Parts: sequence; C-alpha cells; structure tokens
Amino acid sequence: VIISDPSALSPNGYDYVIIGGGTAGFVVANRLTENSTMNILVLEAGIGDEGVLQMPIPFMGPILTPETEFGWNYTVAPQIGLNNRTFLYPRGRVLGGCSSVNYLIHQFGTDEDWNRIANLTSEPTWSWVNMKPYVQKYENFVPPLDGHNTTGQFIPSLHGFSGMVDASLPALNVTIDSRVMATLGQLPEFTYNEDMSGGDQSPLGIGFIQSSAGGGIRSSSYTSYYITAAGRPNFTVLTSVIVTNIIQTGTTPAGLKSFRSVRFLTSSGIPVTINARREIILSAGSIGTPKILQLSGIGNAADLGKLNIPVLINNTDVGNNLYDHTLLPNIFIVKDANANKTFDNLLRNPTQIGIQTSDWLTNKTGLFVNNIANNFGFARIALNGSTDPAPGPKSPHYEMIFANLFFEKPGPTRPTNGSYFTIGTMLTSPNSRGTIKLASANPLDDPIIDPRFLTDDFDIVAMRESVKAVLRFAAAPAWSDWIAGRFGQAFQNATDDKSIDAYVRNLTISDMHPVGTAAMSKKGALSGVVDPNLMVKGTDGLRIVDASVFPRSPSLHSQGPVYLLAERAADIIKAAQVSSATTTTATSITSTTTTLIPIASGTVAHFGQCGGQGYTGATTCVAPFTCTFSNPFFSQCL
Ligand SMILES: Cc1cc2nc3c(=O)[nH]c(=O)nc-3n(C[C@H](O)[C@H](O)[C@H](O)COP(=O)(O)OP(=O)(O)OC[C@H]3O[C@@H](n4cnc5c(N)ncnc54)[C@H](O)[C@@H]3O)c2cc1C
Repeated sequence: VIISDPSALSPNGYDYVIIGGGTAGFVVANRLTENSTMNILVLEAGIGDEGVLQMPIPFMGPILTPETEFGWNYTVAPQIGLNNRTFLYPRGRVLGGCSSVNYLIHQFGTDEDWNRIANLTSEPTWSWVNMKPYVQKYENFVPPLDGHNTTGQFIPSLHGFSGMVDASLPALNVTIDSRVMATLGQLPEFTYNEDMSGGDQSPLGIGFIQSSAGGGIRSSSYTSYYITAAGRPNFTVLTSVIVTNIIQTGTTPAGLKSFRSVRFLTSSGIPVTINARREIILSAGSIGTPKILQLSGIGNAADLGKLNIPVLINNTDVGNNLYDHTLLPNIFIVKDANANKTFDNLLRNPTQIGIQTSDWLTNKTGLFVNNIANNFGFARIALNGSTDPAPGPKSPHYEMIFANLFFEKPGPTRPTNGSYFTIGTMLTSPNSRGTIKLASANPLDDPIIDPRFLTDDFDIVAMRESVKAVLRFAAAPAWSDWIAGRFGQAFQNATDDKSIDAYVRNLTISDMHPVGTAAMSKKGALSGVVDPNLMVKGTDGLRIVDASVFPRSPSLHSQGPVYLLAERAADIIKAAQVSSATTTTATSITSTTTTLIPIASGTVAHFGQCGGQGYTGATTCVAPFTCTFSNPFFSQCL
C-alpha cells in the first residue's frame, strides 16, 4: 500500500526500512515481501506517477527531467575539465526513481564489468557467471509492438523471458535506421552487433537499442517490482518524506555501531523517527546515499567537522569515488529536402504532439511507442601505453547513439526552425573521479556534486576520438543526401585535436550514470564504504543497495546493472535472515512540532533550492523560481 501520512504507519513496526523507492529500492522491497512474516517499509521523497501522462510514454523520457517535479533538479559544481561550466544534473524523485524518468536503454553491463567487481572485492559471487542467472529474474523480453521479425536483431539465449521488467526492440523503423545500417556496409571500421545487451556478448559494434518497455509502455521498478507486490499486506510505501539521517541505536559486543533508526521530514516539515527491527537499507542512489551517510556522521571527519556534524564513523571514501559517464550531442543540420523526415518539426507542433499522444493512448501506435533512438554502438580507442580504464578488451571506452532529431535535453535548446540529426557520444569507461560533499548541515540543501568530468587525460583523448569517429561515420556515402553540415560554430571549428578538445570541453554534459560514491571493497579493507555483502563498514544493521556501491563505472548504461545488483542483494539479505539473530527493537514513532531548519524565501535557480518548501515559478517551469512557502509540498509548477 502507498500512504502519504506517517500517522498511518503500522503500530506493529517494520523489519526493514528501505530508504528510497527507486530502481534498486523496489527490487529489494519486492523480494523481501515475498516472505509474509517480514514487514517492509519504503520511505520515498517523491510522489507517484498516477495521472502523469508522459511518464509511461517511451518517447517522452527526455522531457521528464530536469526542472520538473519528478526530479531533484541538481546542478553540478563548476567543472574544471569543462571550462568551469555548471549544468543541470537530472535524478528521479518519484516512485521508481530514475527508472521512471530515464531514457530506457536496457543493458546488463559486460561480463568484464562484473568480473572486475569480483576482483576488486575478492568476492567471486559478484562475477558474471554468478550474476547471469539474475537476468532470468529481472528481464521479461517481449516482442516489439509492430510484431516485425527480430531475427538477427537480438540473441534469445542471452535473455530472460519471464522476469519482472519488460524489455523490447524498437517497434518503428525510422528514416535514419537504414542509413545507419548502410554505413556499416560502407565503412569497414563500423561492424554490426546482433545483440547489444552485454553480459556474455561484447557490445562493441553497432546494433539495435533494447529499451525497458513492453507494448509501447515504459517498464520501471515501480510498474514492475512495486506493482506486482503492491497487494501484499506486509508492504508499505510512504511517499513525500525526506530522510535526513540515520541514528545510532547501540553498539554490538564486537564494537560495531548499530544503526536501526531513521529520521525523516514529513511533507509539512515535521521530523519523525522510525526504527527497523532488522536492517536499514539505503537505496537513495549515488547522490542521496552519500548525502544521508554524511548527515548521519558517517564520512570524512575533516569535512563533517567543518559543518559541526558529530562524527560517528570516519570514512574518507564516503562520497569520494564518483564516476559518471559524459555525453556530447554532436548535432548535424539535415538538408531541407528531408525536413519532415526528422522529428524536429513534429516536436515543434502541439497539434502533431496531440495526435501522437492520442495514438499512443488509444491504440499504442505512432511515434511515441518508441524510444527516441533505435540504434547505437560502442567502441574502443588505441591505448598508446595508457592503463586501460575499461574492465577488459571486450568492453568499450565510448558510445555513439543515433537520434533523428536535435537532442536538446539536457543540452542546447532546439532552434525554432530546421531539421537535425544527432550522434551523441558518451565516455563509458571514465578515469576521472569526483565527489559528493555536503554544502551545509541542512538536510534540505543540495549536496555539492563535483564529478570532475574530463580531468583525466585518457578521458579527453577518448572523447576526442569519439568525435573523430562521428565525423568519419557521418562522412559515409549513406549520409551524403541527408546531412547539410555541422550545427554550431564550435562543432564547425573542430578540425584538429586542439579544436576538437575545445569543442568537447565546451559542450559535454553528464550522461546521468553516477556510481561509486559508497563503493564496495574487500571485506576488512580499510578503503571503500561497504563490504561485499553491502554492509556499511564498521556498522551493524545498515546496508546499501543502489548504484553508489559500484566500485567503478559499468562500461554500459547503468540501470540494468542496478537491477541485477539489487536482485542479488535481496538474496544476500535473505541469507542473512537465516544466519543472524533477530534484533527486537520495538518500532516507535516520535514527532516534534518543530520544523527542522527554516529556509529563507527568495528567488533561486531551480526549485530544489526552495528546500522542498513549495515554490512559485514561471508557467513553463523555467528557472528562476521564487520560493514562497505558500504552496503544498513539492506542488506542481504554478
Ligand atoms: C534522465 C536520466 C536518463 C537515464 N537514462 C538511462 C538509460 O537510458 N539507461 C540506463 O541504463 N540508465 C539510465 N539512467 C541511469 C539509471 O536510471 C540509474 O543509474 C539507475 O536507475 C539508478 O538506480 P538507483 O536505485 O541507484 O537510484 P534511483 O533510481 O535514483 O533511486 C533513488 C531513490 O531514492 C530517493 N531518495 C533519494 N534521497 C532521498 C531521501 N533523502 N529521502 C527519501 N528518498 C530519497 C529518490 O527520490 C529515488 O526515488 C538515466 C538516469 C537519468 C536521471
């Protein structure tokens, strides 16, 4: 059941309190509620997606964040590797978390990604051979909506057909698909790959995107793992509450600090404390999890000391291993003769959008049943003596994605006229590492997100090579009657290494795959934040299950690896139920009427900075917003 009023919480208490009803949080909640004797509570800051027309529409992924009520609306710190630019940093704040607002690209990580985790943690159970069976629990591969013959577009033996999350190939052949495929015949450098999901199959080459959607509808952790367990009486989800910190509840005979108490703020700012009989599971994502740990006194003592946060566990690795992929939209101008063959004119025309929406609603036909792109590819660069940041030779350094439009979100705004073709390039095996640090002790303040994008030499070289690959690709005969030229002065000027680097640093943004901020390491190792069983080092009763525990960036899109990780985590937690004695702390709810930290009203860059206190903004949800505290908590844009 989903509730939004904490007074409706069960007086019998909960065995597990899961912080974050996102991608990983609902996987764990689903699997733990399979045991009817376990009561599970999920605490989620966001709201449900009921009545939000766009959320289930695959094509609408890019409009769901940033600067909407479904996201945290973060901004990155000025990026020294990107000419000190700052930009928006989307994260889902809604039931299902990022899986409800992302771009649906469905992959498992490569076998080498998983084997690297096993090596770094000295824990063979994280290797691919052990993770592969979880594909069967997680994935439900369904035919594309148009029923076309998919022979040669995926390899059935690599997939699951009875798991929780729908996955499918594109239902619609768009005008550029045949040109992408023709390019493969024209340029031997680019080869076809029959299945892009990763795992046993190297993703190197170019092939068809698989999306986390079925029947033309987004499949998220909410629509799959939550919905299938929603009727269980032992499953409660409390929405619109912000967890501020975790509280130490004791010390074990072995000297571990026990954490079984969670403090959160209700939608009206009332602090509430609730206990877990067995465990607290942090699934607040790569930004939320290290923020909550630090606010709880688990982090770098020097940083916490500056903010007068009492240090319970000094761990300098909390928030300190942020890896993220980068994204550069390389945009080409399409010849006028092809104007109505790209999506740009359609997306500028509200009537056309209405028709497409209506087709989707009534028949599940039209453009909107599809993701925004049908083809993508992965490649490696020559190492020239550098250490390879990829986990092995089958894993990529960068990605290319082909979209029949001006890719604008996040990125530059689509011009009011013209037609465009975007080849986005992404660095998928970054070496640059950044940090998540608290900006203040106020739990309602955004943390300082500093991925330090492209501060490592390998990363800028890989991005440079990705741009050169894009230029070679677009120069194939297949595009001669399609492309008129490059869009934007910076791209036009990018003719040699130096000018390509300048272009890259000017326009690169995040690919929205942060990981590593509470990294897993070997049992007993002084470095890292969680052990291979995902327990926070030095603690009892506190586990982390989300993207923050990956010690390095998976070299493919991160959603699938999170699902697989969470499936395995649920098994680890179930095994611990058998081996550990039950803690019998009674659940208690204590409230005070004091609002924790008052925030000044005023004009801010985006509404997250209003501290969840309500805001008024322009009618189109465009910054700046004015915090007035007069609206309901996280009200819609007024
Ligand atoms: C716009 C976008 C596009 C993306 N596209 C793709 C893609 O195409 N393919 C792909 O593989 N990956 C994609 N990703 C990345 C992928 O979705 C994430 O890596 C993955 O879903 C993260 O899962 P998680 O469980 O770690 O975190 P999340 O899914 O973010 O879950 C964390 C949850 O915790 C909640 N939370 C956080 N802090 C608190 C708090 N203090 N109190 C209460 N609740 C809290 C959040 O609201 C959220 O619901 C994309 C991400 C974004 C944002």
